Parts: sequence; C-alpha cells; structure tokens
Amino acid sequence: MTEQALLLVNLGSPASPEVTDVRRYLNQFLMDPYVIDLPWPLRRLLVTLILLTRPKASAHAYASIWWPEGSPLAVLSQRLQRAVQSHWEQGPVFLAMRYGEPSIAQKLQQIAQQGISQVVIAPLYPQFADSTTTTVLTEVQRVLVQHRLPLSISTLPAFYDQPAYLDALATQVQPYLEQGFDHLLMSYHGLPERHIHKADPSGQHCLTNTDCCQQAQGAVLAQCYRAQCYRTSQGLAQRLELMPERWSVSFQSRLGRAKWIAPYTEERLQALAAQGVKKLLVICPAFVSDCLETLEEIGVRAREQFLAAGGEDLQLIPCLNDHPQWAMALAQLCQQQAVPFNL
Ligand SMILES: C=CC1=C(C)c2cc3[nH]c(cc4nc(cc5[nH]c(cc1n2)c(C)c5CCC(=O)O)C(CCC(=O)O)=C4C)c(C)c3C=C
Ligand SMILES: [Fe+2]
Ligand SMILES: [Fe+2]
Repeated sequence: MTEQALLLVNLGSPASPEVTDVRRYLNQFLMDPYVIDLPWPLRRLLVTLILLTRPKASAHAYASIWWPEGSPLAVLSQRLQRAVQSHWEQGPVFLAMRYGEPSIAQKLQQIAQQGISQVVIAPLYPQFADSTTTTVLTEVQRVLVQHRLPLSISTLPAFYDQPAYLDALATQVQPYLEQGFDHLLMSYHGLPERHIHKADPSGQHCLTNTDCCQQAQGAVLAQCYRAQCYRTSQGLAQRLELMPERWSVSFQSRLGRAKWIAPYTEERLQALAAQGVKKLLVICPAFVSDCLETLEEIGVRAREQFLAAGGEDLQLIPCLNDHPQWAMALAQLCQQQAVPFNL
C-alpha cells in the first residue's frame, strides 16, 4: 500500500511567554494578509502600533496559562497528533503550526525526505475562515512551489456540520450538563465583519439582517464563518436536546476598532447575568485545542466579568483536545472527506 502522511495544522503559539517571543509571534501572525487584510503599508503601520503595547499584555496573559511542558495549544496539539496516529494506518501523522514552529515548510520537507508522496492536510479549524483555513492552504502552496516538493496533496474541508465531529463535541459537553446548569454559551472566535463580506459570493447575503447566517445555504454557507458557527451550534444543541432558551451563540477575541461579528461574548455575559442566569457553562467550538483564548479569555476574564455582573459560576468546558472519540473522528474525517488540493 502507498504510504499517505497526515499533516495536522494548528494556529501556533509563541515559543515562550517572554515579551520578545510574543512580539515575534504576533508580528508573524498579524502581518499575515489573511489575518489583517489591509494593503502592506497600512498593515505594517497598524501592526507596528499594535506591537507597541500588545506583546507586554499578551505575554502576561500567556504566562498565566503556560504549562511546564509549553504552550497549552502546542502541548494539546501534540497529544492529539499521538492520539490520531493510532487510528491512521496509512502512514505517519505529523503536526505543524501556521505561525511559529514546527512550520508547515519544515514538515512538508520532512515528509518528502522520507519518500512519502501522498499527504492529507488537516487544518484544525471546524469552521472555514480566510484567516485560518485559506492562510494554511496558501502557505502549503507556497512551500510546494518554493521547494519543488513532489507531493500529491488532499485537504480536509471545514467540518462544522460533520456528524462525527458534532457527536464528539456532544460527548464532551454532556457530563457538564448533568452537573446542573442554567445556560450553555457557545462562544466562537470572532472575525471582523469585513472578512465575512469579502468571502460572501452573493455579495448581499451576509449580515444584512439578524438571522441571515442561520438561513445561509449552498455557496454562501460554504464561505460564511458565522453561518457555519450557527450550524455547529444547532447540531450540538440538537444532540444535547437543549431547549432554545438554554443555549446561545456569541463571538469573542475582538481586536482593534473595526466592527466584528456579533453578538459579542462580553455583551452576552452581561445580558445573561441580568436575566438571572447563575450557573453558566461555556464551550468554545471554534477551537479544537485549549489555548489562550479559552483558558485565559474565557476561563479567567469572562468568569470574572460574569461574577461581577451577578452570576454565581462560570465553568469553561475544555475543548476536544485529545478526547479518544475526537481523535477517531478526525482520522475518519481525513480518510473520508479529504478532497484534492485545489487553491
Ligand atoms: C485581526 C486579528 C485576528 C483574527 C482575524 C483572528 C482570527 C482567528 N483566530 C483564531 C484562533 C486563535 N487566535 C488566537 C490568538 C490570537 N488571535 C489574534 C487575532 C486574530 N485572530 C491575536 C492577536 C491572538 C494572540 C493573542 C492575543 O494577543 O490576544 C489563538 C490562541 C493562540 C495561543 O497561543 O494560544 C487561537 C487558537 C481563529 C479560529 C480565528 C478565525 C476564525
Ligand atoms: Fe485569533
Ligand atoms: Fe452569513
């Protein structure tokens, strides 16, 4: 049988929580034109301004969640890689990071050097966005051309509605519901509204009314991150048999002054506390591995905010991480859903 490698790709973290490493990481991340989609001179100017203050604040936040083995996102991604290997019989499973190390270039070269010619690339993002999925695939294309790698590539598309993924997510959440709760908040990483409009092939669907994303279908759904977040949420709520008033969706991690997709997590936290919700569960389904945005932004800061607003308990439900059902589901999705690489 021809060997086929599997390359999992996650976002990446700074090498350490030191300010210099965080600055280097943020510079690489934010200078990506798929993340800050401004012309180079404006992007350089904006990122330079962000880098005046952000690295210090972010370094402090990273230091508060850093583990002895390293960044939670990196450590948990490695654990997932090992767990997926036991379900991937076609060949070795590798892990790369879009920003920082190990890079996509290092891993694709390693795969080619091992004489493997077929690779499945799995960007570890359930919902499609240019700032996550497209930038990974663009980097893969760049590396293939620059290093003339003789690799035949297929890629795993966004899996926001795949039953195997949703079943694993429901298995992860279920025990927390059984402990008793008032409300389950599904908080996704946000995006500037501009990114959603740019990706909208109809030019008129997205964000035109409050529930446009819930109605999205076909080519619009395939490109609309917000619509995919709602589909994931509906699929999860259905599996957990949640009544509509027991769950809601919000978007976190805003940066800068542009308008980001709503509703904002901070505002939902205030509103839920004001409605009398005391025991709040939060799951972050845009992330498959716990990271700064789950452990610190939700587990620490959102918790403080909710308690200050009158809530009694906010519990962060861990991401899928290396859950055995998720590892098996991911291997299965890569076998069954990967499509020929076509950027
Ligand atoms: C314009 C800025 C950003 C966009 C767009 C964006 C999209 C986006 N990001 C993730 C996943 C993660 N982001 C993480 C951290 C993070 N994100 C941004 C900015 C944008 N993200 C910044 C500046 C940071 C760094 C931390 C900080 O200073 O706040 C992380 C965590 C990484 C870690 O090391 O733990 C993840 C994961 C998605 C899924 C997404 C689009 C949907
Ligand atoms: Fe982000
Ligand atoms: Fe939409």
